[in-house]
Formats: sequence, C-alpha cells, structure tokens
Amino acid sequence: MQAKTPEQSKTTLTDMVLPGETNPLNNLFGGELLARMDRAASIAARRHSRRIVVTASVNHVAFNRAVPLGSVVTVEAKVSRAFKTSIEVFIDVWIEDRESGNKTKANEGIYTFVAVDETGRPIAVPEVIPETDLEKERFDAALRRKQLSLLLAGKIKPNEATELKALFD
Ligand SMILES: CC(=O)SCCNC(=O)CCNC(=O)[C@H](O)C(C)(C)COP(=O)(O)OP(=O)(O)OC[C@H]1O[C@@H](n2cnc3c(N)ncnc32)[C@H](O)[C@@H]1OP(=O)(O)O
Repeated sequence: MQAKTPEQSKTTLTDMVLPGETNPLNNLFGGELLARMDRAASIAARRHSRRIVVTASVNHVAFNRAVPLGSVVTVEAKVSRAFKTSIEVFIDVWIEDRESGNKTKANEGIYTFVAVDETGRPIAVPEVIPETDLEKERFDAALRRKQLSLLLAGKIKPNEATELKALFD
C-alpha cells in the first residue's frame, strides 16, 4: 500500500451560513458546524484510504469564534496520521471577510475515522508522509491523541498510554 501525503487528502468545503442554521444569537449552530466538519473530514479520510470510512471518535473541537449569519465559511480537512486501520483528520475552519476576502481562522477539530470493508470490519490503510512543519507537528502528536481517546473510551488501560505517561515523566 503506497503511503500518501496529507495534501493528497485535502478537502475544502465552502458554504454560507443561512437562517435555518443559526442559534438564537444568529450565529452558526454548533451541531451544524460539527456536521460540516464531519462531512469534509470523512471525504479526506476516504481520499486517503480509498475505502468506506466511519467516524470512530471526535477527539477535539474548539469553538473559538462565533460564526455570524451570512458568513462564508470554509472547512478544510487533511489527514494528519494513519495507524493500522484508523485515520486522524485535522479540520480547520475559516471565515472570509466580505470586503477584503481575507480569511480568519474561527474553529478547529480533530476527528478519527476507521476504514472498513463491506461488512463493517476494520481494514488496513496507507501510511502518511507529512511534508510541512505543521503537518509534521500534527503527525508527531497524533499517537498521544489516539491513546487519550482510547483511554477515555475505556479501550486501553492507563499503563498502556505510554505517550501520555511520557508527558509527566
Ligand atoms: C454511532 C454512530 O452512528 S456514529 C456515526 C458513524 N460512525 C459509525 O457508525 C461507527 C460505529 N462504530 C464502529 O463501527 C466501530 O466501533 C469501529 C469500526 C469504529 C471500531 O470498531 P472496533 O471493534 O472498536 O475495532 P478495533 O478495536 O479493531 O479498532 C479499530 C481501530 O479503531 C481505533 N479506535 C477504536 N475506537 C477508537 C476511539 N474511541 N478513538 C480513537 N480510535 C479508536 C482503534 O485504535 C483501531 O485503530 P488501529 O487499527 O489504527 O490501531
């Protein structure tokens, strides 16, 4: 299986915020943004693996800035690291200024997908070769995040989370 770069999975979704998608403060509803992020990230995971992928966990989401009604929102997803059958995807969310066209980072998230066969059984995926400094940074920290997610899900024991333990040694 040939390794791939994060750039090969890059997926960009651009859309507006419409009235039916907002909260009472007229900002984008969190669940709507999560759905957009899930959609972009699953396409990135599919591009990386060329398999059916399912969302296994949402590891981290930070709603740092509200996204007002009418905003043009760009959701950019890229695979940061792949393990045996699981794929971590980073999602960056940008808002575009109407007049200047400049983009400001509004939110980010990290999702984990698992590639599965037609019967839903996990199946092996290609490795990731990070290229840029940011991609290398995200790649290096991915094992720690995987162990944290598995620990919180009760799927590994604390003494198996070696990367997390190393933070405190
Ligand atoms: C519930 C919903 O409808 S959400 C909507 C869409 N999502 C789904 O339908 C997914 C439903 N869930 C599933 O099908 C299964 O739980 C799966 C396929 C995600 C995982 O199945 P499991 O039996 O746990 O498989 P297994 O233990 O072999 O793990 C497979 C991989 O997932 C990883 N994984 C499983 N759970 C998690 C988690 N919570 N966080 C991070 N990684 C995880 C494992 O570490 C393993 O990765 P690796 O092979 O790269 O080392």
